[in-house]
Amino acid sequence: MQKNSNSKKNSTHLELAKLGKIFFKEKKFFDFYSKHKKSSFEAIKNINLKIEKNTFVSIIGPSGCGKSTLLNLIAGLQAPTSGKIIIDGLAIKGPGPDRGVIFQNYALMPWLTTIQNIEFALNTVFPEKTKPDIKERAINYLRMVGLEKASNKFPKELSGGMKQRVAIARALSINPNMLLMDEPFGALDALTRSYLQEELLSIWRKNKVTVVLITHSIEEALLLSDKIILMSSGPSATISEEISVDLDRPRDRQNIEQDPKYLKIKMRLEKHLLRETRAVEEVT
Ligand SMILES: Nc1ncnc2c1ncn2[C@@H]1O[C@H](COP(=O)(O)OP(=O)(O)OP(=O)(O)O)[C@@H](O)[C@H]1O
Repeated sequence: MQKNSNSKKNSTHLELAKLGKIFFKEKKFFDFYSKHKKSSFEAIKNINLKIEKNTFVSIIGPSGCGKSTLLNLIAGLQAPTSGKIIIDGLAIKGPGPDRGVIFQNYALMPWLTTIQNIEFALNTVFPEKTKPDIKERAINYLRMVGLEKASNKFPKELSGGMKQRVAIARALSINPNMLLMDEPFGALDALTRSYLQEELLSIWRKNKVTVVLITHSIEEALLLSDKIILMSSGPSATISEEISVDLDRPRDRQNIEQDPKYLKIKMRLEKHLLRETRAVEEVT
């Protein structure tokens, strides 16, 4: 049996230090005479976290607590209001090819074919590469997710699962060392979801990437992760707990639920989510 991936880890890949994000809203015309010109909403506050290289981390928390905000900050798509995001020892200042991002809604360009979607990303990240090199690389990644034959199809001709496989191929093709995934399988049926979970695990094992996955599914987090980060309810959400998932790999989805260690963590996660979701309901 393969050992838990702890053996692959060697140093901190991602560090979040006192990270916070406040959204400022411009006041509308009818608010003109009010005292303050802007209102604000503190989504996340004082997030501190260290993630080792090649770790598979999931982030779980009540709906609307700030998970996507956190992922967007790590991706460099939004700027933090306070604190730092440090990758391999350096504070990031924006997006970079070291991070591949995958969203729930695939984010493919509808006017480009499957292969052109991947080529577009490759041309942006590797402008020095020749056209044939880019094409070959794009085909290799499509082959990796079993979609070589769909290379000339447009996104509208693909199923949800196929679109998400293209998004995964595109994110991996730029050779990132971190994959940031925001509910990537949330819109898929159960069978496609479990198929893509297996595919993601195999890609993670082969490519040695650090994965940060946002999920609403406790079962998904337990099946895939080395570590689960629990977020508190917002506003001003923060990290409540970090749980190590010390279960052997590969994990068998049929039998894992019999494992007392699995059941113990599952119960802890359920309790947390219930408590934090109630806290949201009491505020609203
Ligand atoms: N651009 C923005 N301007 C103002 N408020 C925002 C903005 N983006 C997010 N928020 C608010 O920040 C909070 C966190 O949102 P976010 O989407 O990060 O939560 P989430 O945990 O990912 O939600 P879900 O679980 O429903 O996907 C929410 O209250 C949301 O309304």
